[in-house]
Amino acid sequence: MTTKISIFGVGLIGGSLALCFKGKPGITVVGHAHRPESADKYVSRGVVDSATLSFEEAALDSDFIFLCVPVGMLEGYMERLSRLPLKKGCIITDVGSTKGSIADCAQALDLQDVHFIGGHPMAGSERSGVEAASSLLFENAYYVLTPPPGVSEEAYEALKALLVHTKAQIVRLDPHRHDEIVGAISHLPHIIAVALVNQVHGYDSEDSLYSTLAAGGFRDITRIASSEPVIWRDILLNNRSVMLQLLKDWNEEVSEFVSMLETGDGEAIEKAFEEASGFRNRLPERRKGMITPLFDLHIDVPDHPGIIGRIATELGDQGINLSNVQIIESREDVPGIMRLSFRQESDMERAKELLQRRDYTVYV
Ligand SMILES: NC(=O)c1ccc[n+]([C@@H]2O[C@H](COP(=O)([O-])OP(=O)(O)OC[C@H]3O[C@@H](n4cnc5c(N)ncnc54)[C@H](O)[C@@H]3O)[C@@H](O)[C@H]2O)c1
Ligand SMILES: O=C(O)C(=O)C[C@]1(C(=O)O)C=C[C@@H](O)C=C1
Repeated sequence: MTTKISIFGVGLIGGSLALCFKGKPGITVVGHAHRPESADKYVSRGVVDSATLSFEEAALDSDFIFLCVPVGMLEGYMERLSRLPLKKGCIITDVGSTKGSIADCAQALDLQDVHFIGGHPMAGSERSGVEAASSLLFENAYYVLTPPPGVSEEAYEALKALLVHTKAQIVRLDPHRHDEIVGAISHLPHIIAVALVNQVHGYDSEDSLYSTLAAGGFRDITRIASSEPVIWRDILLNNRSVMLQLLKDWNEEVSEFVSMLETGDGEAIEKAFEEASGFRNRLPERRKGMITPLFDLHIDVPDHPGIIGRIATELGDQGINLSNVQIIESREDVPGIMRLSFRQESDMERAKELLQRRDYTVYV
């Protein structure tokens, strides 16, 4: 029996999901397009098995429906689906960057014999469209699912089982809590990046010296300012109340810097940087397939100076490329744990063998 997966909106996220599912045993992926040239493109690029312009044809007989259109269109799609005779047991999910309003909408529609479980893969890019899709996009990323209260656990487990193909890690969350958290760690940074770029653009004079000299700092913090405007218009308007509170808090952060500078309070400036780097350095390592594929080894190491240098030299002598080294735990009375990260799995395997031969205790 074939599992039919329908993707509405085969862009960056929908296309990446399609690539994760297509070609897997017993799965057929259908893309819904709203323009004939898009339908041809999805098929010719090999992203879907077939594409259709018909909403009904895409939805009927589907086992899983993924809504991957801009957030502002999700509720309309849900209402349209709720009026169709969908396959009994069909699981509808979405990938929208906000989760509260679509969850409320699905709840109000009181769907019969089909299930809605909101979703949001915490991976993406400033690029958009099917051209930017990649089967590696979600690898090692978190993928939030926001099942409604009373959801069929069987349906939830079925969706989780399907999402194994994305190689993402599933996190279950309340939809409104999701919007508060993601507002702070994703939506606010996008506003700040755009405001900063527009501020600097305003200063850029005829000789373009501001843009010419813009180096690592400006580029690092502003990559996401190039994100798709319609996608972000919808996200920010949809998460409006959360964003307004976050921007008030942001204004307070900015005001604190204003007063530190007005009073020449160097100590407070240092403290602000120290606090920030402390929190940032403790962020869990991201092991994202498309951008930074990392394979980690952990080893117990005795706590004495020079250990990092010695291990790095041993690996280097064998031509093993090490990407990152970190001491996770180091106290006088217990051995430390060292994390070694590699870009190539083969490098990790060779390092494991070498270190085991040197009697280190190694964990993958
Ligand atoms: N970009 C990211 O980093 C990211 C990450 C996670 C989730 N999301 C969410 O994923 C969803 C899709 O975003 P994306 O980044 O893939 O965008 P995208 O622009 O790459 O893809 C959007 C898709 O929606 C379709 N679409 C746009 N307007 C349409 C219309 N009027 N009628 C029918 N179809 C239309 C497009 O054809 C395209 O297939 C959004 O809800 C977004 O919030 C985005
Ligand atoms: O990496 C990026 O470019 C992203 O913007 C990805 C990002 C994020 O803010 O982290 C953007 C929107 C999402 O809904 C999830 C992830």
